[in-house]
Amino acid sequence: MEMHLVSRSVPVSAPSFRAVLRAADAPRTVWSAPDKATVVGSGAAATVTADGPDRFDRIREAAEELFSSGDVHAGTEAARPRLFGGFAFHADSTDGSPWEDFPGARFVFPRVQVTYAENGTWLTVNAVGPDANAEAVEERLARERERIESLPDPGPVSDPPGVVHRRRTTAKDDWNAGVNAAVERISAGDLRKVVLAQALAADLASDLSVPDILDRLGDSYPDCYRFLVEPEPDADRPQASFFGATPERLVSLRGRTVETGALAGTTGRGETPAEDEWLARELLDDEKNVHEHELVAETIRDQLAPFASSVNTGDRCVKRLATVQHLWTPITATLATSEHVLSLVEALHPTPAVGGLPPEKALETIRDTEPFDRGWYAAPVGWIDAAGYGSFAVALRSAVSRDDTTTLFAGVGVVEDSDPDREWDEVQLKYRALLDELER
Ligand SMILES: C=C(O[C@@H]1C=C(C(=O)O)C=C[C@H]1O)C(=O)O
Repeated sequence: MEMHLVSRSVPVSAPSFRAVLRAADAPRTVWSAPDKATVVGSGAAATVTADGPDRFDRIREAAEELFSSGDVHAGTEAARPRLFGGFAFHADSTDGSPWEDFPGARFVFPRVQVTYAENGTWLTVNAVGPDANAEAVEERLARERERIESLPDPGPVSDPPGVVHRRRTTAKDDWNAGVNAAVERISAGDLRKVVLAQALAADLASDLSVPDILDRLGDSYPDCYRFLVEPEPDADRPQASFFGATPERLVSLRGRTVETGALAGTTGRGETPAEDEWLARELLDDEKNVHEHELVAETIRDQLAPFASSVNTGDRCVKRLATVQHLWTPITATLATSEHVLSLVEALHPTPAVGGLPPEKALETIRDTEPFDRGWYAAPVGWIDAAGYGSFAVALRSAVSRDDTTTLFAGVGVVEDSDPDREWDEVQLKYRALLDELER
C-alpha cells in the first residue's frame, strides 16, 4: 500500500483535557511531559507494530516510510505529525494476562489529535493511505472542530472506583526467597544488581474512568510523564488500557542534544517539611541507595559514549514526588553524528534502574524469579517524529485495566545488602501512586 499521509491542524478554543479524553475513541492516546505540550489522540489513522529483538529497527523503518510522503500543514510545531506508542520490556513477545493485546512494539498516528501547547490548543486530523486527500481531511477537520468546541462540560471528577479484592502475584515468602536468591547471586559475584517487580490485580467496585485518573494524576504528579496506550479494539474482548504517571525519563533527542538521567534509590515522604528534608538527606547519604544509583548513572554514561561527542553529568539530587523521593542525576550528551531517537532507546533500554547488571544475567534472573509477564511495564513509552527526534519515558507507576480489573506493577533494585522486608515495603510504597486513585 502506498503510504500517503495528510495532516491538517487548526487552533481551537480549549475544552478541558478530561472533556476531550472522555469523548475520544479507542485506541486512545495520552502523552504529557512536564512543561511540554499535552496530547490527546482519538483513534488511529495508521498503526505500526513489531515483535522480537529487531522491534526498534522495524518501528524506525515503518515510521520513516509513513513520514516519507507527507502533505502536512501543522500550523505549530507541537501539532506536527508524531507517532505515539512504546515497547514491551522483554524482547520476546508478551502474551500472558493482562497483556494479550499488546505486541512487542506498537505506535499510533492518531486520527484526531488535540494538543495543549504553550501557544494555545490545536486540533489535528490525520489520514493515511492511498485514498487520503487534503479535501476530505479539511472537511473532517471542520466537523471535528465543531464537535470538539461543543463538547459538554464533564462535571466534577468522579470518585475513585473502590477496590473490592486484591490479588498479588507474589506471596511474601516467595518474595523473600526471590530477593535472597538474588542477593546470593550478587554475593557470589554473578550479578551486581537486579530489579525485581511484583504485580497486584485490583478488582474494582465500579467503573474506572481513565480520563479522570489521568486528570488527577496530572495534579498530584506535575513532574511526571503521563501516558495512556491502548491496543487495537477487539470485538471479542473488553478494551485494555495501559496508563501511568512515571517520574523516569529514558531519553529525549532534539537535534543532537540528548537528555536523560539516572533515577534510582528510594525513600518515603515525611509528615512535615522537616521530616521530608531529613529523609532526603538520609537518602543522599545512604551507601546502599547511592551504590544502587551510581550503577545506573555509570551504565547510562557508558551506553551513550559510543554515540556522543560529549556526555555531561549533573549533581546527584533528590526528586520529591507526592508519595516517594528518589535519587536523581541529570545526564545530557551531544551526539557525534545524527541518530534516530530509537537507536538511543535501544541502546539504553533496560537501564539498571529497571533491569540490572550485567544486563543479560539480570534479565535471566528477572525471568526466572518473577511469576508474571512484565508486558509493557518498565519499558519505553513515548513518541517519534519525522526528523527522528523523540522523547521516551520508562513506563513505571503504571497499570493495565480491562473490564473491572486493574493490574498494577512496581519493582525495586536489589543489591548485595538488600533486605527482603524493606524491599517489600518499597514495592507497596510505589503502588501508592495508582492505588490512591483506585481505592476509596
Ligand atoms: C522499578 C521501579 O522504579 C525504579 C526503581 C527505583 C529504586 O529501586 O529505587 C527507583 C525508581 C525507578 O528507577 C518502579 O517504580 O516500579
